[in-house]
Order: sequence, then structure tokens, then C-alpha cells
Amino acid sequence: MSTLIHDIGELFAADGIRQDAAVVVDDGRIAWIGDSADAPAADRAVDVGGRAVIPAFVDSHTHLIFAGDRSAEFAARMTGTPYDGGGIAVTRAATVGASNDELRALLAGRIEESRAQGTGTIEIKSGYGLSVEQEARLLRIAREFTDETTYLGAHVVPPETGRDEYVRLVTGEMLAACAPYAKWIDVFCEPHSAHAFDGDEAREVLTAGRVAGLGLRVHGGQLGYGPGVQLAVELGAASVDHCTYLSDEDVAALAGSDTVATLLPGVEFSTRSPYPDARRLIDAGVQLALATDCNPGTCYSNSMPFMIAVAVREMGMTPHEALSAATAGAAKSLQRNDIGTIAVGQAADVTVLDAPTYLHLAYRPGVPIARRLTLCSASVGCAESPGRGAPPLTRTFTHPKR
Ligand SMILES: N=CN[C@@H](CCC(=O)O)C(=O)O
Ligand SMILES: [Zn+2]
Repeated sequence: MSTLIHDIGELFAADGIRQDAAVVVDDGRIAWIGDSADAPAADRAVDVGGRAVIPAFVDSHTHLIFAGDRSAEFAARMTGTPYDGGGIAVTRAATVGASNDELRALLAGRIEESRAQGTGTIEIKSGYGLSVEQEARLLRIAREFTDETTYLGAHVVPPETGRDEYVRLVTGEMLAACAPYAKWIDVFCEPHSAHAFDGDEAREVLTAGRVAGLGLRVHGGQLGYGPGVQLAVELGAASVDHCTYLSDEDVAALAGSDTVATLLPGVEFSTRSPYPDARRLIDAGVQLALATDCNPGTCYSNSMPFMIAVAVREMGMTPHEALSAATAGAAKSLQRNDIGTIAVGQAADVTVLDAPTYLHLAYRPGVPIARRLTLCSASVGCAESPGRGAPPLTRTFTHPKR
């Protein structure tokens, strides 16, 4: 069934921003893009009333599968207690104690929240199991929701196991149990945390993951300067995430590489830390992504519009750069060329803004204007906010430039 989406006030297309545009979707793919006035006939039509349409956000870094609550840890941070990764053990205990159905329900609810804020593709990491059975269980459940699953057994060293023994487990039996459910392997490479992994340990983890056929991702430069970024580039990781603390050598290595630097501004917001300098990276030619890192410790927000607003306000990104990083950049970090842009042939995964222009993403922080468009064979609609419903597409907008 083909669908015509028309009266698009502003279309954030791969070849530039178009006004008064229309898009035809056929069989889940974008089949035609042009002026609304020239739109061909289709089996059904959706009038978006002058709203802006953008690619659905790609949230390329989340830890969405967990149980428990760490709001008290957040409150303590706001009065000066620094983050060091120690709270991961608290989430582990709650997660291990939750049944499969409880975890499924928690994850489904968080994904529903993400969709209601305009997110299409979501990456999900394990990392709150820290044993063979529990890590495999988390990935099995996450796989029910997304193909973008990441094995993060190397999140922290659990207290009951020695460091060397744990690295052996993560690179051996645990990897074998988890690899069938994972596309990626990740490691928290952070010499500034007693709980995380140093450069040599991270290298062992990533090398073993690569041998098992997994793509590489790295948590690097979150709490201080360290080897994570250089290691990611050297091993050809798809992405190195956080990049809050970067030496000039780190920036130069990223600039000459295919490794995407994924910035996670919700973490700096929620840990009251200095933001990464996105401008420095863009000016050096580094490819950037923006993602939420949604997790119970450093950022319990799955709002991509919020990340865009913070990146623009605090990190020197233009609204265009921030939206591109949250869509095309994040798609690149997942090595996906079918999502993250609006162009003929791409997956028809788009988000409608209750606004005349994408600039409102940063201009109206905290206002729920983004909704992923769902194109089911039976119906067309916008993802609903849990308990609140989607605003109907009845209001119309006139683009400010017209
Ligand atoms: N830093 C490592 N992992 C997460 C935080 C996990 C937690 O504190 O529960 C992050 O990306 O920030
Ligand atoms: Zn993370």
C-alpha cells in the first residue's frame, strides 16, 4: 500500500531543506519526494498540516534494559557527590532480581516513551547482568525489541570476581553465550573509575569480540583523559561514545578515521559535568552522533529532542548540526545506511514535529513536539505518549519563511 504524506511545511531531506513538500511511501520505503503541488496519487493520503517532517531519531546508545531506581544517587550528585560508576552494582542487583516479564514490561514502556518523542531505531546494551546467564538473558530480551543489541559484559568488574578472572569470563564463556544475540560489543574503558576497565583490558575485550564477529563500540573519555578514544580508532570501532575529555591527539585520531564520536549531553547534564566541545570536533572534521545514553545512573532521559536542545545551547552545535548528528550521524555510528535520512530508497521512518520548522527542537526545549509517524497497513498515526495520547494532526502551521 502506498501513502502520500503531503502539506509538509518543511522537510529535512538528505539533499537539503524543502518547503511545501510531499513524500510517497511504498512498501516501507520512500518512493518519491517533491513539491506538494506535484504529488502523485497514492492509495491513501496524510495531510500533516504544514508541520515539519524530519528523519526519525536514531538513539544509538542506550542501556534501556534494567530494573530499579537510583534517583537518590542523582539527588546526591546535585549536592556534590561525583559519579564514579559504583552505582551500577545497585542496578545490577535490581535487574538480576527482576523476572523476564518484568524486564520486558519495563523495556517496552521505555521504548514507547522514546517513540512518542520521535525516535525510530534504538540501540540497547546489556551490562547490568555481569554473569554468563544474566548478560545472555538481557540480550535475549533486548533482541525481541531491536536488532541493534550490544554486549556490554565489560561494564564494570563485579565485586565477587577478580579483575583478570572477569576479563577471562567476558572474553570467553560470556562472549560465547551472548554473541548470538548481539550485533556489537562495548567496553567501559575508563582508568578514572576503579570499577571499569583500563586500556589493556579494553583491548582484550574488543579483540575477542571482533573475533566472535561483533562490531566494536567503546565508552571512552567519560570521566577523564584515557586510552579509550585512541584504542577505538586503532581497532576500527564504529563509535566511541562520551568523548567528554579529549586530548589534541584524540581529536586528530578521530578526524582521520571512520570512527564516529558519539556525544551524550544528557550525561553531563545529569552528572553536573563539563560538556564535550562539539565545535572543536566539528571544526577538526570529526563525524559526530548524538544519543541519549538512557540509563538509571548518568542520564535517565530517553528524549532525543532534549539532547538536541542541550547540544545547541551548551556544546556549540547549530540546530542543523545537532539534528544531523541525532539522525544521519547516529545511523552512521550503527553502520546503517538505510535510516537517518529522508531520501528515495531509504526506510520510511520519519517523525512529525508539531511545529513549522526543525528549529523548534532546540527553540522549545521540554515541549513534546516530536512524534514518530507510524504507517501501519491499517492506519496512519503518531506514536502516542503513554497515558497522554498523541495530539491530533489538526492544528495547521504556516512556515515562517513563507
Ligand atoms: N559509564 C558507563 N555506563 C553508563 C552509566 C551506567 C550507570 O551508571 O548505571 C554510561 O554510559 O554513562
Ligand atoms: Zn553508556
